Amino acid sequence: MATIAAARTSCQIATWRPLVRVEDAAASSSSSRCGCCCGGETLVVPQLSSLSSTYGETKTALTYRNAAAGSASSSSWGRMAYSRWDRPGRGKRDRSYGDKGKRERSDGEKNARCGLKNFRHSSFSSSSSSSSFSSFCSFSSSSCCGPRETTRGQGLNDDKLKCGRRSWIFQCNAVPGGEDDGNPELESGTAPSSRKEEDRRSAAMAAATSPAMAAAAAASARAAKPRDEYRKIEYVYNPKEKIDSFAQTMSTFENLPRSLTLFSPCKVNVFLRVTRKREDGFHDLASLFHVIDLGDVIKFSLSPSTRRDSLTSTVSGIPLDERNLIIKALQLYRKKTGARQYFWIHLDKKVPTGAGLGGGSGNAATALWAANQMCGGLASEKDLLEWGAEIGSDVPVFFSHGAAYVTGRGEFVEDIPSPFSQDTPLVLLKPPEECATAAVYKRFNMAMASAAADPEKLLDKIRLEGLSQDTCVNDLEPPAFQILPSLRALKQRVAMAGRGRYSAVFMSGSGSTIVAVGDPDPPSFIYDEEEYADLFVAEARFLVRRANQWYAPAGTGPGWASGDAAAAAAYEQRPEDDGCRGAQGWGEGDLMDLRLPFSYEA
Ligand SMILES: C[C@](O)(CO)[C@H](O)COP(=O)(O)OP(=O)(O)OC[C@H]1O[C@@H](n2ccc(N)nc2=O)[C@H](O)[C@@H]1O
Ligand SMILES: Nc1ncnc2c1ncn2[C@@H]1O[C@H](COP(=O)(O)OP(=O)(O)OP(=O)(O)O)[C@@H](O)[C@H]1O
Repeated sequence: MATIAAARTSCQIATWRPLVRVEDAAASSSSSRCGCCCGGETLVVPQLSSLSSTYGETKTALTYRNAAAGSASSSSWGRMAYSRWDRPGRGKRDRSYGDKGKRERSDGEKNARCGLKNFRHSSFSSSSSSSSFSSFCSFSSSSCCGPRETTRGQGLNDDKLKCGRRSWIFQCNAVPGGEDDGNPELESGTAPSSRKEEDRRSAAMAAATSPAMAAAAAASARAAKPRDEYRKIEYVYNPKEKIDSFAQTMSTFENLPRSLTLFSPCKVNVFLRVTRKREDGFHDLASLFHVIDLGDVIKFSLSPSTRRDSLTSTVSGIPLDERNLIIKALQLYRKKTGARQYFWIHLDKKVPTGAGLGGGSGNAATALWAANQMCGGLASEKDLLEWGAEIGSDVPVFFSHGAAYVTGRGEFVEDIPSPFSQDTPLVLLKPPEECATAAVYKRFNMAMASAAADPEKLLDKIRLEGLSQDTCVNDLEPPAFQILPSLRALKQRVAMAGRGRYSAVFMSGSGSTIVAVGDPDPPSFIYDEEEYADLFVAEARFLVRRANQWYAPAGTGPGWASGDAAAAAAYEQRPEDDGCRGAQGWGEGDLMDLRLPFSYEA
């Protein structure tokens, strides 16, 4: 049975029509003899008719956005469709996709055989390299000879397109139903003449977040190019496959979020043993990691860009370009999955950098998770964990469920039940000075390692007896304290002053954060002494996540705790909400720009 798909139909940004359900293709499809010269059989696909009849028109427009531009189905589409732009009076610009397209290009004379010589159009295309749409289609269920227009027919021919085969002509009109005030991106007469032009119009689309702006953008697009200069036509050789894939696309992606706001936690290393220096310069570790509920908030939104992600942040001092671990993660996700979706990202930074808390690594892991959510789950969590190791040693651990015994460089993550109560209070103290991870490792030598502390025994002891000072061993403390002697003093003073209050005081990762466990408040000298006036002080708790959900800080209620969509919705409703829609925000009035899971590159 063909997949049942919900599709939105619309032709205008400002006045979206309601959803239309495209019903089972296979059950009701029928075939009829083609009335054209070749007498071939033409498949009539009823759901297209029903779509049409919904509006009492022979043409109905569908435009759709797919969050995961670039998913696996792209290749099959590429093989099925051939398209190009012709510019009347200015020569032709052909684009073919896949082998089939190439073969078809020079095959014009076959048109005569299937009667397509009477099919007139001056130009046609699927979306080609359009950045923000893939198809804007009028369906005509007339016959394989297509809509009632005539064509010079170049590019139409393929064995499969002969009328004797079950073939389908799928006409894409830029202006659905001939209406005039459509989406500027989709109007006829606005074929992308260059990438620059496309980008300009993508920007116009992106800017068109209100009906008024949309109308202005449409007017500007109309002014920029004469109308009816172009038509877009797409040929689909296997209608059932096409409809099914379309239906599948819609089914899969209708529930995907267009924006997602996620909590991006950090971690502490409850103990950290360095077991060996490796040939590649890295060090093997054996460490009990635990995710904690100090974290950043990152908002991811689908971007119409086909070239880059855009990152903004509440703090200065971290790179916002390709050096940022969020951008690295999104690039890696696209590379691994073939997805072509780009993002707008806003990072609300709370975790200090250079703190040994893996804040940047947590951001990277969160970005991988978000991309996967917004692109239709193309990767498993195991994939994400493995890919995370390519970004940084601390990234994989965030794909545990919160507590993990980690070995190797950080890539072997043994997910373990948290040995701690989630109510255990922690206080984090970080001086303004950062500890550069590479510098700390560089200064480390094996003579500094606490050889007596077998990591597995440490883990067992913690599991049996809970945290104690003697189990919180960190082999990176000596080199970090060499680099930052005041850190040693801080740790000692906290341990002394907190005797009886804290069950353990230790440095996390490569520093410079000192963690005290057992009380949410720092010792009073931290507040009393001028020396510590600039200290970062934060209360935290151990944090775990549920299966198939991302981390949500404890105490934030069912919003964060019940999953990404609800979390995002809760976050969206904050007073300082910037007006963007939350996850799954497919509300009326949304810009309906549903992209297919692929995009064509010129
Ligand atoms: C100190 C820890 O935070 C403990 O969790 C991590 O080991 C550091 O992880 P990270 O910040 O993700 O570090 P990466 O970005 O992978 O590496 C930064 C640099 O630290 C050194 N490095 C890092 C990890 C490791 N296991 N051995 C190392 O020697 C390498 O010189 C590397 O070039
Ligand atoms: N998204 C990001 N957030 C924070 N820092 C980032 C990010 N992307 C890149 N960086 C760079 O990475 C450096 C280390 O940042 P991070 O917060 O991961 O430090 P850390 O706490 O020492 O991490 P780790 O415990 O993994 O060593 C920063 O100085 C910053 O320049």
